[in-house]
Amino acid sequence: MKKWYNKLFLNNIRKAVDKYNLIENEDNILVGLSGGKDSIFLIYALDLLRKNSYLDFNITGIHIDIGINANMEKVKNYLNYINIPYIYENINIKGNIFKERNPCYICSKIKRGIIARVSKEKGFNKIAYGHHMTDVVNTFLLNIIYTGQFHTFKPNSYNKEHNLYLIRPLIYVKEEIIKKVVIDENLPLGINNYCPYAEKNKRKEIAILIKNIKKNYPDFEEKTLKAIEKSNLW
Ligand SMILES: Nc1ncnc2c1ncn2[C@@H]1O[C@H](COP(=O)(O)OP(=O)(O)OP(=O)(O)O)[C@@H](O)[C@H]1O
Repeated sequence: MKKWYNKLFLNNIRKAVDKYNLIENEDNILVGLSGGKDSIFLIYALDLLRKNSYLDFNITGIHIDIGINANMEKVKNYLNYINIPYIYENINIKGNIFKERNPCYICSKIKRGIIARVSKEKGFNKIAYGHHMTDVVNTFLLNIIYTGQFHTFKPNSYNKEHNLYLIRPLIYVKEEIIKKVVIDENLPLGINNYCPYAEKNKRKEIAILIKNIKKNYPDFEEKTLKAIEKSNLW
């Protein structure tokens, strides 16, 4: 591992892990892999973390194929190369989902449900998602603007129904750092063949808003995250 990675992102992951008690020894963690940059970075970073800390835990990747990301071959081979097990589940819902009023919401709900089912069946106690600092801020603003609510996802949330913890180790890592490391380390991406909503959804709209705010206020994400932590949201 490059030494400066500690400062660039690994210490921020350690901070989240310690502060929100995300990972303990002997945890069996299922990592959701979409084929995108954030989740491949997450599994890469968790592997680095366990090799460079006192923590001893298991990680396995899972991809839910909804009929959109057809090509996960490179991701699968990479996981094999770094000795991380890979689970693939195919549920072709593409045809039906686009008829829904809110397809992104339904799609992510279905995927989360399947990941929870697989976790239970295979004995995982935690599920890790690749949400990062920019996602925390995006969800926070999205809720204010669209629903008038003070809300964003939590770094560590317990799902009572399935007796599972949902963890987000990247909450202190900014998207721009992830983009850089994915390129520098040549981490593999699944080819996203066709999602008509990938470029045209509310999240994308808020992402543009954040980008514009950052032109004048470069530490907008850090400040917003700080405000969230000072409130009673987490
Ligand atoms: N098809 C999938 N199979 C398994 N896990 C998924 C899938 N899609 C999303 N996830 C998990 O849910 C997280 C959030 O999903 P979202 O669609 O918002 O991804 P994203 O912000 O585009 O991140 P990424 O760059 O990893 O795609 C991902 O980081 C990943 O951990």
